[in-house]
Amino acid sequence: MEPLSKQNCIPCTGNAAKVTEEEMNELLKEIPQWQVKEVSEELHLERAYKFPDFQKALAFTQQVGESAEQAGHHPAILTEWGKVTVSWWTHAINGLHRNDFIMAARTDDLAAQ
Ligand SMILES: C[C@H](O)[C@H](O)[C@H]1CNC2=NC(N)=NC(=O)C2=N1
Repeated sequence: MEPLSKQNCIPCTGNAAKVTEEEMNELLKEIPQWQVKEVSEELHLERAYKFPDFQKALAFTQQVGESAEQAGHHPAILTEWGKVTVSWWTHAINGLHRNDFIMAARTDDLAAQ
């Protein structure tokens, strides 16, 4: 199987399947630094990245945004001095789809560049 970050996001409608708990635990092994959080009764994936200053945090934010636009799947991003918090979930299903794990893995790849 290809690494998660190289897999393709599929277009998601309201009928798409949420990941099962078993799938979620399997997928989380590839993105161990991400946390599953319950927000307004929805599950989200969240990770905070640290940077030495605001400029670097902003540049990373831009990269994540460009990657999201390419994939057609969009995160919530909070950009602060030295820190960027990224959250992924699928609005169409109010929860977590495989796409969210793919995008989380791509976000890790961008941070590692
Ligand atoms: C029409 C468009 O494809 C949809 O609204 C997309 C856009 N980006 C999205 N991003 C995320 N994270 N979840 C969605 O359900 C979603 N839907």
